[in-house]
Amino acid sequence: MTKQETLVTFQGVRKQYDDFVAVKTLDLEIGRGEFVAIMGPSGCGKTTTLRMLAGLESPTEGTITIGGKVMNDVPAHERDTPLVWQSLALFPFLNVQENVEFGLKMRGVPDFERQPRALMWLERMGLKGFEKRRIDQLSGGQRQRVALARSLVTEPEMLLLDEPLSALDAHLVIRMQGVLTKLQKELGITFVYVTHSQSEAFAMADRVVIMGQGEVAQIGAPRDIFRAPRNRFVAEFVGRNNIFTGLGREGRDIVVAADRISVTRDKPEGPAIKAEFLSEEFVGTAILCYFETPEGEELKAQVTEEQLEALGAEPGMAFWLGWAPEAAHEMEG
Ligand SMILES: Nc1ncnc2c1ncn2[C@@H]1O[C@H](COP(=O)(O)OP(=O)(O)OP(=O)(O)O)[C@@H](O)[C@H]1O
Repeated sequence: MTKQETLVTFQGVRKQYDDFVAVKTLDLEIGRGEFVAIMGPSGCGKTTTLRMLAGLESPTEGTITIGGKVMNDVPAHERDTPLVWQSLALFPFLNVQENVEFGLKMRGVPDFERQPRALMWLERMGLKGFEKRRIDQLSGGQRQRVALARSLVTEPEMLLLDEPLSALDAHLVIRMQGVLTKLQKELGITFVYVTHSQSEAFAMADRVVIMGQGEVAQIGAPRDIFRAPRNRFVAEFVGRNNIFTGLGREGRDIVVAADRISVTRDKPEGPAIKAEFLSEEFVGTAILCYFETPEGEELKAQVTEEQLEALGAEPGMAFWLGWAPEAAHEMEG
């Protein structure tokens, strides 16, 4: 990645609600124009982090800066950081166009300027012809695009998104992912995107922040996190990884991605483990096969349809699961 100008910094940020610590210590820099996804299991502090960035919560300790300015106590309405979230919060008593114009109206943009800007954004979001519709006459995907148009019409330098696609059907999610990534690249706006979905984060973001229980577990490009998870928590959360306890140097745990595992009837050269075939699952064009070691550990290998056919795998059959030493990544903890 080319060196970017820093837009946001979290320095030693902690958020406590009474005696409950929602975010322990957060150190994070976000570059201008970057698409960062914050991902982690329910309750790990993702939304709290985003709300602090939006000015809806202030940190208990530490400093948040945007564009070099300390923002800790700057309220949401004095920030240029609109938040789009799952429940959308479109106004049911306003039509589509009025919803999009709302943010401009609040900023005192005159009527004659508001209208063309709102129409331009509605067109850009593929909503031309829907201007006068009521919100309850729109589909979920259309509402989501109205919400985006409403946030983008003020041309913010950063957009915060909290699980914006979680209420949509699976096929719409994929389409909206495309809309969002394209938009983000075209506009060059910084996106900070909170999700619990690994596929969403990895498909869209330049960098992913994985949080676990109020702390950052790992920050990196999707590919790096997938291939080189720092610890067991990340490896398990990211999925399609095999964790081999104690097989690394000095008894460290190693991780090998499912698509780096070879499945054979005969023992291969190099590291391998014997396991019983359990079941298979189609994942797009590949097949994910599940195995179990005699110790009861579940292992996964990704194969092609042809490979699976050639193996003739039936539940209960034993196979060798092997990997090239360079496919193994040693974890820290
Ligand atoms: N206002 C509050 N008062 C007390 N505790 C809170 C408050 N807001 C959040 N929490 C707690 O802080 C923790 C982190 O919450 P947060 O909403 O940031 O999690 P999350 O990672 O976004 O989870 P989810 O994916 O379920 O939305 C949770 O345990 C939550 O119960």
